[in-house]
Amino acid sequence: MKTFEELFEELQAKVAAGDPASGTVKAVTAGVHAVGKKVVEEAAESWMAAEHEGPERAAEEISQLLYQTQVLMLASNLTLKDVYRHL
Ligand SMILES: N=c1c2ncn([C@@H]3O[C@H](COP(=O)(O)OP(=O)(O)OP(=O)(O)O)[C@@H](O)[C@H]3O)c2ncn1[C@@H]1O[C@H](COP(=O)(O)O)[C@@H](O)[C@H]1O
Repeated sequence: MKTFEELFEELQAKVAAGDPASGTVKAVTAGVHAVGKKVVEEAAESWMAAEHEGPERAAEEISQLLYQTQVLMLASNLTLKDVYRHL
C-alpha cells in the first residue's frame, strides 16, 4: 500500500533516472496527448465501475485514475505543490 505522495515521489524518481523498465517512463515519453487519453479512459472506467460494478471495482479503477493523473502531471512538468496550491 502506498499514499498519493509516496507514489508521486516514486514516479518522479523513475522519470528522473530514465528507468528503462518503467511503464511510467515510457508513458511520459509518449507525451501529454497519449497520457491525456489514458486519464479520460480511466475516468470513464471509474464512473462506470462506481455506477454499475460495486465499491471494490470502483476503488481499483479510481487507483488507476490517480496513477494516470500523476503521469499527466509528470508529462506536464508539474509537481504536487503546483497542483495543491489550487486546492
Ligand atoms: N499504480 C500504477 C498503475 N495503475 C495502472 N498502471 C498501468 O497503466 C496501464 C493501464 O493500461 P490499461 O488501461 O490497458 O489497463 P487495463 O489492464 O486494461 O485495466 P483496466 O483499466 O481495463 O481495468 C497499464 O500498463 C498498467 O500497468 C499502473 N502502473 C504503475 N502503477 C504504480 O506505479 C509504480 C511504478 O510503475 P513503473 O513505472 O511501471 O515501474 C508501480 O509500482 C505502481 O505502484
